[in-house]
This record gives sequence, C-alpha cells and structure tokens, in this order.
Amino acid sequence: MKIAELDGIRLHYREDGDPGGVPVVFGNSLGTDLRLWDQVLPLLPAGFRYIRYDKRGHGLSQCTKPPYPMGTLVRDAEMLIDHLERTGVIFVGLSIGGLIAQGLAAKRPELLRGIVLSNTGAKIGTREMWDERIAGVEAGGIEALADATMQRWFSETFRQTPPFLAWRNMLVRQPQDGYVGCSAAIAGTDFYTTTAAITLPALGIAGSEDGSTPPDLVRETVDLIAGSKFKLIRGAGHLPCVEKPEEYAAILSEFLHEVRG
Ligand SMILES: O=C(O)CC1=CCC(=O)O1
Repeated sequence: MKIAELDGIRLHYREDGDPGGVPVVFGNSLGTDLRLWDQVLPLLPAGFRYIRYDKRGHGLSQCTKPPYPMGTLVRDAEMLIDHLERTGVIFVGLSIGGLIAQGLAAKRPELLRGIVLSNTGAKIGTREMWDERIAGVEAGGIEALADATMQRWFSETFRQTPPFLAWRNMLVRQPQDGYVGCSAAIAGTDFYTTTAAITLPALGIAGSEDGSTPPDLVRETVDLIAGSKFKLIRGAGHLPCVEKPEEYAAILSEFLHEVRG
C-alpha cells in the first residue's frame, strides 16, 4: 500500500506496470475507489506505468470535512503527480475524475501528454440536483440513494449479475463526508470555457446506457477540444470499465499507443 503525504491530505495510491514507462494516472468516479480499474488494468499494454489513486474522502485516502471545492480535488491530483516526480502523464478520468482531468489540463498542461474524459461532462447536472442529492444523503445516508444510483451506474443486464452487488456495497460503504464533499465540488463546476481552451490530445468514452453522463454530454464535452476523439460503448452504463472491460481496454490501449507516439 502506498500513501502520499501531501500538503493537507494523505492520498492512497497504487502503481502497476513498467516503472520506467509512460505514466498513466486514473481518477475514479463519485462513490468508487481505485478498484474501479481492476478488470481493465491487466488488459492494458506493457511499457506504461499505471498509477491509480483514491481521491479525497474515498477508498483508503484521508476523508476531510466537506465541502470540497473542485480546485482542491484538482490540486490533490497535481500534488500527487508532483510527488511522484512525473510529467508527460496521460490522465484517465471517469465522471468526477474527468472533471479533475479537465481542471488539471487547464491548470498544469505541462504535466500532461493527453487526457481521457470517460463518462463525464464539462458540467455534470445542475446545482439544484446536487443540493437535493446532498440533502438526501444527509437525511438518510448513502443507502437512501443506492438503488437510484445503481440504475444510473449499470445497465439492466449487468444489474442481474452477482458482481453488481459488490459494486452496490462499494457505494454504500463509501464515507458520507467524502460523498457529500465531492458532490459539492461537482455542483460548483462548469468547465465549458476552460475546457474549450485545452489543446492536449483528448479521447471521450461514453456508455450507451449511462444515466448520469449520457453519450451526448460526453461528445459535446470532448468536441470542445480540437482534434479530440469519441468512442461509444454499447450496452454499458456509467462505469463501462466495469461492465465492458475488454472493449474499454481496447479503446484505451489504442489511445495510449497513439499519444505515446
Ligand atoms: O450519478 C452518479 O452517481 C454518478 C456520478 C456523477 C458524478 C460522478 O462522479 O459519478
């Protein structure tokens, strides 16, 4: 287990792959930890260093008191990459992880070689929607919104399979403060202007059954970045890396090779 002691936060992370390879950093979604990538990682190519981390308030990272400004989550990612003394990073961000990718690309483009915006948007939902969700969690805990969340995260087909219950467990065991803190960060984020100024290579990945960040939103977001690409994974919800790991890994591998050159 690896812990980075950063300014004001202890982050849990894990490194796999080639120690001298091109660094690929993975940022997870709301209510998930770095196990989100467990099935994809073994399918990715050699010659890369795969770094996964639990964002603030998630997994084994420190949970500070909410709310978290998006700038804090971006700064956490930036500090982790600086701590690992990496540059030329390909940042793969899913959902809020994709917001962090956009924020980092705008703030520290020199750290990055490319970004993957998976199941995300320049803006996700509305402030009212997130305020309502935060109020629901504060009143009834995460369990109160677990069933509705599972419908957004997974296709009907996947919801009939045994692993589905494990992912539901991951959500309901998520620290409430971390969930609320990150929800507040999403509520306050609109990257339409900043993302339009990004000039890095970018790939958007969407799931046809995604109830949180539908394909049109992902496409609209990557279309802000000149030269970007977009891929749709059919039959998957918000977490296609879980539902369709082979397809996800194939798409990601192609981009990694392209960007590494
Ligand atoms: O709607 C959800 O719970 C999924 C989600 C939205 C932002 C994020 O990171 O996850």
